[in-house]
Amino acid sequence: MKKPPVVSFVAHSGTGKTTLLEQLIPILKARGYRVGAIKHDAHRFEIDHPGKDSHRLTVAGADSMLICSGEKLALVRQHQQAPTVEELLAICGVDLDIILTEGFKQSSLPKIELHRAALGRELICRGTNHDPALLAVASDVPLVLDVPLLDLNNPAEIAAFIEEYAMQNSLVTELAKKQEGKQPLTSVKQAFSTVLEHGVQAGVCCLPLLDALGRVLAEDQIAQFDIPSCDYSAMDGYGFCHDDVGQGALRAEGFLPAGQAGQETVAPGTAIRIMTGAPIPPGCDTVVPLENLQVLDGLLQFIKPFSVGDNIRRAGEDLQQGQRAVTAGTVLRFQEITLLSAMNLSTVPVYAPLRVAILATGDELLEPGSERRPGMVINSNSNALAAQVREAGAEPLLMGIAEDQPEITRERLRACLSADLVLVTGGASAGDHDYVKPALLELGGSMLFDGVNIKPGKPFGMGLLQGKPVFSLPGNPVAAMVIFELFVRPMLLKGGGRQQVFRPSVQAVLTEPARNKGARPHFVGAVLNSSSDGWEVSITGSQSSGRISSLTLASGLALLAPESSYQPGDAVTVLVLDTTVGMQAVSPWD
Ligand SMILES: Nc1nc2c(c(=O)[nH]1)N[C@H]1C(S)=C(S)[C@@H](COP(=O)(O)OP(=O)(O)OC[C@H]3O[C@@H](n4cnc5c(N)ncnc54)[C@H](O)[C@@H]3O)O[C@H]1N2
Ligand code: MOO
Repeated sequence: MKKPPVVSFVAHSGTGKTTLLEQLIPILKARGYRVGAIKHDAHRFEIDHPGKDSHRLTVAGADSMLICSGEKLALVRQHQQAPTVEELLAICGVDLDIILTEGFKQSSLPKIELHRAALGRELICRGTNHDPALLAVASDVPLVLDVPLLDLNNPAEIAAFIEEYAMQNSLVTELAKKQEGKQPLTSVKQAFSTVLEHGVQAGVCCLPLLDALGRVLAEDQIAQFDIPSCDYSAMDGYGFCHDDVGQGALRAEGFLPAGQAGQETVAPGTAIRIMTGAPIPPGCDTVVPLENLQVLDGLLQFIKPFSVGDNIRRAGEDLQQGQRAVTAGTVLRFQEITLLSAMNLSTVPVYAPLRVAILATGDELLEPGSERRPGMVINSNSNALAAQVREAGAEPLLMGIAEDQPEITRERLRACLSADLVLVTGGASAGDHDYVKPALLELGGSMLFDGVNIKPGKPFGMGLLQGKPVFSLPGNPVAAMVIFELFVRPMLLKGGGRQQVFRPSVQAVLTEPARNKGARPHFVGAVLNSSSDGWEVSITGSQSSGRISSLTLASGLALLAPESSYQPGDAVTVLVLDTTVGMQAVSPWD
């Protein structure tokens, strides 16, 4: 049966819970929702009035008395022990879109706490206590909180918050159906475009030029002046006007070193001794190097022929004023650092690295370097993902290991929200301890997709929590790394300002038979080799998604189509992980 989302209103008495609920219910009803209400009463209440037939049946000792008309029904059930919240929800929650409850402070129900400053009381769910199920606080004064703050006197705003929460949480039911195998898996293409659509954009910071090496330029850099800024001599030699040659020997007169702007004109019939890098003075249009002439009795004698304009480097031959020197999105290499320096810049705007929280989940996990214990598994995923994050130019924040408990998972997930986006591994599938996606929903987040038609990594899901992307990656190490490569990496590169977000891919010919019996596209670890006929590829042995070596040995990921058999010589697409593959590092001097 469909379980409607529940929001419980908690507050100290006198805050006005019932009055607010009275205002919220008609607003939600007007928006077309079927609304349930459950009130917790700490005292004895009476609802069945003496004299009525129903009361006579109750007094006669009926354990349950249900009265029903064409419009409504009422159940009066006697009990020794109060039912649990879950039982109450099950009784109330038939055919409803949302249930609002009043009270149940101690329960794990998602809550909105009401706070009225005039009562002078502390919050119930924050301060001394920290209730992880708190969704928001509605108050009549500003408060600094880790959850949204709503206006206690604005029922429309509170209703809108509940509506959003209810819409997101109808996914709980979809999640359950999916786990029963009733929902189709999201296609790789659809999942990819959802990931890119919800990616986060990095901020911009200014860094000293050298620190910007390897970072992504955030704004086009335009030359503010010509480089070089004037014509200058490319040789140590003599400069003169070419038209004067042949009118009698040129007389050596004057000296112009680099670093001095030539103010004086080179007089007709004379040549100035000029050094490499010195600006060409007026009256000079040609430079002949020292070794190509002789100076005898102060007169020049040329040894080799020359042409007008020889050995003069022109203003703006590198960059002209107004020209775009480096484009935004460029990863700065030493070449760009050099050009930007020549442009007289000392700092440049680059994208600040996106901060990526990485949380591993699982009772069986131990951090690398721990004393080993039977049945325990070393947490390799956190470092794997951190390395991949760093390689994508972002900053990993290692958030440790969360034990398999719903409250702990929620709490640790919430702590991850200090980052720009969150990667969680493990607990993504259908197991009894798979709490990640439910935790996201219980914290008020929403799932964008859950389960992708891909191998490895079928349980991969993505959600939003407080507007931040949360990736639920499978626990199997290979699945986690492959999903990062295919989905998270391009998103990080795009958010980090890169123009190219994909790995290169090649068509390669298989050197061995291969098969994908399953119905999902399978990405397998592949070894690429270049041959005279093009690329060849073999597969890195067993592709169990727990076998890390299948990727350690790989220089690429080959795609095997669903339900396909391949023979040696058949071509497959291979994503190139190691871009040096097929290149030979040899001495250029041999
Ligand atoms: N009944 C079903 N069972 C499973 C399904 C399914 O559809 N129905 N999917 C399988 C697939 S595919 C995968 S992948 C895994 C993913 O499961 P979880 O994401 O819930 O991961 P866990 O169960 O927590 O762990 C799986 C495996 O990986 C090891 N692990 C977990 N975290 C780490 C880590 N940080 N470092 C190293 N190794 C880790 C863990 O010990 C398990 O061996 O589910 C299948 N099951
Ligand atoms: O596809 Mo799972 O991702 O088998 O390991």
